[in-house]
Amino acid sequence: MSSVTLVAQSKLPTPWGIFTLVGFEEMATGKDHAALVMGDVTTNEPVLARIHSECLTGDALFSLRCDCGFQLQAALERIAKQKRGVLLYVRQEGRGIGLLNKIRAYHLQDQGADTVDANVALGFAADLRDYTICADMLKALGVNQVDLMTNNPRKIKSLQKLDVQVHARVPLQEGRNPYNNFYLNTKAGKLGHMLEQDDKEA
Ligand SMILES: Nc1nc2c(ncn2[C@@H]2O[C@H](COP(=O)(O)OP(=O)(O)OP(=O)(O)O)[C@@H](O)[C@H]2O)c(=O)[nH]1
Ligand SMILES: [Zn+2]
Repeated sequence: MSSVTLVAQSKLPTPWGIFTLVGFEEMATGKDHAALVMGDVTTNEPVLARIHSECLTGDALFSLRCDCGFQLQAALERIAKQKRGVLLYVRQEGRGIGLLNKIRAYHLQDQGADTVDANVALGFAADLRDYTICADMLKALGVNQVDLMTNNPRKIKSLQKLDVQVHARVPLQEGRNPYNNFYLNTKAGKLGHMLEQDDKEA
């Protein structure tokens, strides 16, 4: 049985083009999740796809602490350019620990901890995300295989375990700046993200 139900859909005009906005409900939690779809994603050619974990601070509040907002915009731009693709906007704020714990983690990072140590100090694993709902959302949208925009090899492995066919990885390196440089280097060093390292830690 699917872990999500497709509830409603509408048009969503953006600066880069008109997407279809698809709303899902997660059965186990009642949480809502969204997908932005452009073009026919049900054919057999790989679909350019982004699985984006919610980051209120980066996506909506212009934070420079991370790269999320930049990745979100770049992914939508790239999909619109190809006139075909899907972005899942998954409500897994803070890699699954939620907004308030992410702010607690940021407070520890303000005092010198890195993003992984801060999670651990709060009693969480570095990354709590489970991608089952993503696999089910892709299935509900009729997507057969994806070209996945990500730098995170664990995301690809988790999806493959859930029978999502990842045809290729498309790098998505966006928005490095003095405030997220250390964070991005930590992701590369401790979480295995495939990011070009930058020695100039601000
Ligand atoms: N706990 C915690 N979560 C963070 C922090 N910075 C960003 N996030 C969350 O991390 C999630 C994004 O994950 P990332 O590790 O940046 O990237 P990814 O999705 O694993 O990999 P990409 O596909 O390459 O972007 C979002 O849910 C953000 O809210 C942080 O310092 N601590
Ligand atoms: Zn972020």
